[in-house]
Amino acid sequence: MTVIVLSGPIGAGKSSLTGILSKYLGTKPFYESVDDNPVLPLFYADPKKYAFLLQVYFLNTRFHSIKDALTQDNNVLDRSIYEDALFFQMNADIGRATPEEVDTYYELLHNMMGELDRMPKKNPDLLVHINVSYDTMIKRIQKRGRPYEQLSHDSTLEDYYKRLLRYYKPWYDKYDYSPKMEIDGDKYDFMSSEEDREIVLDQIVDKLKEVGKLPMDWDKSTDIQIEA
Ligand SMILES: Nc1ncnc2c1ncn2[C@@H]1O[C@H](COP(=O)(O)OP(=O)(O)OP(=O)(O)O)[C@@H](O)[C@H]1O
Ligand SMILES: Nc1nc(=O)c2ncn([C@H]3C[C@H](O)[C@@H](CO)O3)c2[nH]1
Repeated sequence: MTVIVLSGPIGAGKSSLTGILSKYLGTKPFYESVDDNPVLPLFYADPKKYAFLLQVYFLNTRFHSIKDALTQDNNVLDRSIYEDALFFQMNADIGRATPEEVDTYYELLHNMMGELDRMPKKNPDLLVHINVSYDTMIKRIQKRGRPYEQLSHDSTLEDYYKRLLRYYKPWYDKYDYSPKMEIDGDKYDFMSSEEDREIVLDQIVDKLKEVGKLPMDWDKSTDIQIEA
């Protein structure tokens, strides 16, 4: 079984690359609950009131996905559980959670991580992190067009998004649950450019070979068989 998780800020391209990668590798994609998430619009309308609820909602749905993913042979998840604390910490730091909510959240997270430890596969085999600049992030958020994420909807989002990018750098540097790699999301348009898509897929395949999850002689013409 091989588990690949994507990470990166809002609009970095995680869901898009999850789709591309899982199709390429012939594995199952697992997506974060967004369009069917009833708490997300509430959070963007009143972050202070809903930050804790949203966090618990995401943790719960993410946990479901991970459990589902572990029943499949190979899979790609569009966001890692390890980013959940990053979001909550940032929201707590800007006063959107009470100390009691912070304590409760971390206890719950710790408890759930303990459950993961008992699962057949504790950690992913590879984390693929998509780096984007603020400008790219905003362009992609606009392109995707969820109303509540737009700067025109709420000008304080500029600060929120810039802050999020600042939290991601140390988070990625510290991440050590699995091998990891970075994709340059500013440089490669893996959505519209076939050439860019191939470069990015090659980078991921090379890393999977390096960490022993694909045979060294594997190439595109071979049937895709991720090694157990
Ligand atoms: N490398 C890229 N080049 C050009 N457009 C991209 C790229 N990656 C993503 N996009 C576009 O940017 C938008 C956001 O992408 P996507 O939904 O995959 O981001 P995400 O990281 O999953 O976001 P979120 O964290 O909000 O779920 C989409 O419209 C997608 O088509
Ligand atoms: N507050 C908060 N905590 C999370 O754990 C979290 N995970 C994702 N999101 C938001 C970002 C995008 O708008 C949208 C899709 O990623 O959901 C989060 N927001």
